[in-house]
Amino acid sequence: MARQRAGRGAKIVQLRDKDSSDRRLLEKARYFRRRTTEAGALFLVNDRLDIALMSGADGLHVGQNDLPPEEIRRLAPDLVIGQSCNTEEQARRLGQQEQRSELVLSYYNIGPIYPTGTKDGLAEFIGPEAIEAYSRHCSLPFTVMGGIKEHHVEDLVRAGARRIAVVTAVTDAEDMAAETARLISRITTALEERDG
Ligand SMILES: Cc1ncc(COP(=O)(O)OP(=O)(O)O)c(N)n1
Ligand SMILES: Cc1ncsc1CCOP(=O)(O)O
Ligand SMILES: [Mg+2]
Repeated sequence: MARQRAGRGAKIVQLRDKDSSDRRLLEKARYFRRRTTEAGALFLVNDRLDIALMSGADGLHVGQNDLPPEEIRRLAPDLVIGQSCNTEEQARRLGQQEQRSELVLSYYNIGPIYPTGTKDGLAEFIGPEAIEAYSRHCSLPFTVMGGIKEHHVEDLVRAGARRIAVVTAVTDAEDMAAETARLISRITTALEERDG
């Protein structure tokens, strides 16, 4: 039950599952689609365009070594597409594409902000200072991710974040729904204090 309510209140829910069979992943995606529709949340799939399209997801998140956003956009003109930026150079490239009106993304992610055990092979964590440095290159909305826990929220918001993405902070919590609610409340308060 707690698992089923885990993301309640979140505005965006992403299905990130590297282990399930394709058939099982599609079942999960359709379940997430139903639940996010009921909750009024946006539903994104990680990595898999086929699963995003078959499940009717709102969007797809891809990393630098995943499917190219331009090709995804060609096949899916209305899909929300997000891409990870792990270096400032990657953010700079998005800015250049934006200036040439060639940017097909809907948002990008800046991270990993702090050390994370969720993904191997990522470069060194980049710290909250990177938020200002990276985001000045590209005016699209962005998320921040990587090792983020509840007590980081104020620092991240002060550093310029509005949208905070977490994995372990919620999945490791004893009560995932309560932790989601705590995070959302802390983000909302920090944004109100920053933006009035
Ligand atoms: C919102 C968000 N930001 C970053 C990622 C990471 O994507 P990627 O770099 O492709 O790594 P994997 O998640 O595929 O391991 C994400 N999934 N979501
Ligand atoms: C996949 C990925 N990409 C950048 S950070 C990250 C993992 C975030 O997970 P957690 O919130 O558990 O550190
Ligand atoms: Mg990926």
